Amino acid sequence: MATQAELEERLRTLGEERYHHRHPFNLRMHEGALTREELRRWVLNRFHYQRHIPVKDALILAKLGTRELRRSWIRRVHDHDGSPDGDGTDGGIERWLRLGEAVGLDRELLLSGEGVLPGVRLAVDGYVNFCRNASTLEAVASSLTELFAPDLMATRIAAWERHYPWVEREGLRYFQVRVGQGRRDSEEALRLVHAWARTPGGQERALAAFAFKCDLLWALLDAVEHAPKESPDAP
Ligand SMILES: O=C(O)c1cc(C(=O)O)c2c(n1)C(=O)C(=O)c1cc(C(=O)O)[nH]c1-2
Repeated sequence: MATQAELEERLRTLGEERYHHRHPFNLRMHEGALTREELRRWVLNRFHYQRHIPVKDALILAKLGTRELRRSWIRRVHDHDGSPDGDGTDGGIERWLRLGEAVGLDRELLLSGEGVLPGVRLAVDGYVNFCRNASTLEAVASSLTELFAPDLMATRIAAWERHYPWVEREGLRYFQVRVGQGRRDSEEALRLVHAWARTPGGQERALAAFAFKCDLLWALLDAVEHAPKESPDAP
């Protein structure tokens, strides 16, 4: 069986190769090469992913066998939906709706689900159903892509500030807040995977779940990248 350090090394190597920071759409985003229409399409379609994150986390929550684990994991639902004592405006979903407004999309449009691409629906369904049906270890391991998300978000914030000055700055708040949350969440998930993957088979299943999630994020961006153009003349 691999040591914890070896398992982490394999996860990081796999992510280096397969995480969506290498996807051509993200590379074009970082170079400033996306049109307004493409950036808006990404924001609208990624909202479909965002709004399902607390759903998949609630499915994972239901699998956790102790109150300590549930008390910790439930924080992820609140991070997106807003704290239980508030009205939801302090949550990630609200910040993403503001990101939508910052790129010129009405929140009603995002909330309606109109314009979400079939491939994106399929990828998001795939993630939710994976977390519903897989073992607790695999469901938690699939969230480990977040080991890579904070660095990607830092690159994204810098790229948007530099190349897309037409986006209202307030919109970047989602990513600014998420960098810290993603670091904390991925560290927690890694600790759990190390604690639960105590056989070679368990370690392989954790790696496979992580690879599946990398592929799913890649497929989501493929759908966004190859979507039919709505208005060829748009700037
Ligand atoms: O913008 C991104 O590139 C990105 C990637 C990921 C990821 O790696 O799954 C997440 C997020 N963002 C994100 O905002 C988020 O809340 C999130 C939750 C999770 C998860 O699997 O539990 N991944 C991600």
